[in-house]
Amino acid sequence: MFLKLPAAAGSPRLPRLYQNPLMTPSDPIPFPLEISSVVKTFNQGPVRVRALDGIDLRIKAGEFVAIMGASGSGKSTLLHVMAGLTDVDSGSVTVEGKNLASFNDAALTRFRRDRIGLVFQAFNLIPVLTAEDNVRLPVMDRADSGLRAKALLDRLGLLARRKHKPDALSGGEQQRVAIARALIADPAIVLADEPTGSLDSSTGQDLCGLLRGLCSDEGRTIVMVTHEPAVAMWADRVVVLKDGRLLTEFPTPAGHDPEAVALAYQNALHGS
Ligand SMILES: Nc1ncnc2c1ncn2[C@@H]1O[C@H](COP(=O)(O)OP(=O)(O)OP(=O)(O)O)[C@@H](O)[C@H]1O
Repeated sequence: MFLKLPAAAGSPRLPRLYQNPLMTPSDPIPFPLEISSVVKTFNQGPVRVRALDGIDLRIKAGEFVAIMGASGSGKSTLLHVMAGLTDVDSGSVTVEGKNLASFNDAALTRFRRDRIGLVFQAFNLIPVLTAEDNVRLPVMDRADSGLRAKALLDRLGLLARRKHKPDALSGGEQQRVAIARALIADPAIVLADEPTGSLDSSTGQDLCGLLRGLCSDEGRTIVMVTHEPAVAMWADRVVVLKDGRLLTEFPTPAGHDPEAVALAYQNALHGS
């Protein structure tokens, strides 16, 4: 099953690259995500931890990138930095040509809402709201939010479940609601932090197929943090972090082969 988003009311559906009103068909942004020399440190008591230690990364429009690395290597921090959820000590984060440091808080929140879809391992749904209202929440102020939420839930096979609250939905259904919510503003970029981490492997694979479709069929740019080769295999490229640095990267081996990804990852980590 692949998503085809409903067009916003009154506007024809446009190719993904050209939906940003600041862009024209002759002026697509080739790298909607650009991270340059980013350093991020955290205080842990008396210790200062360098979570990101000089990261440079460019992600192409319509690319699906998986970020792998050992626990504590900086994967989630990097994703949060891309979303502007975490500020950086030095370096720059440019999303669709905008340096995130140039926004004030309100403008950054608006930009994130409109241009970036966020998906987390824990779903982060509001328990007292129905599936439909969870999906509508980011754009509740827009007249067509109800229609768009219904259309998205329909595409995701959840229309009949739309009046249910999260605790009446399975893990896979809850994550699909979270994805519908991430897509409600029709963002060009989707950032997912271990989106399959709370799902069984079969449901997780379905979810990966769905993310793949968002990229291949709709041209969205996706960055996904994962520990699992069987999840990373759905991406176009795997970026490997170690101790806050970009250790290496490799194109995903052809054929959706988890063992080939696991081998390439181990080779990357151990330098063979
Ligand atoms: N808010 C924070 N306060 C203090 N230290 C933090 C904070 N967030 C992250 N860190 C530290 O930064 C480093 C990188 O953390 P991060 O969560 O990005 O790693 P990760 O690769 O996503 O790990 P995991 O796979 O376990 O989720 C770790 O040493 C972590 O303890």
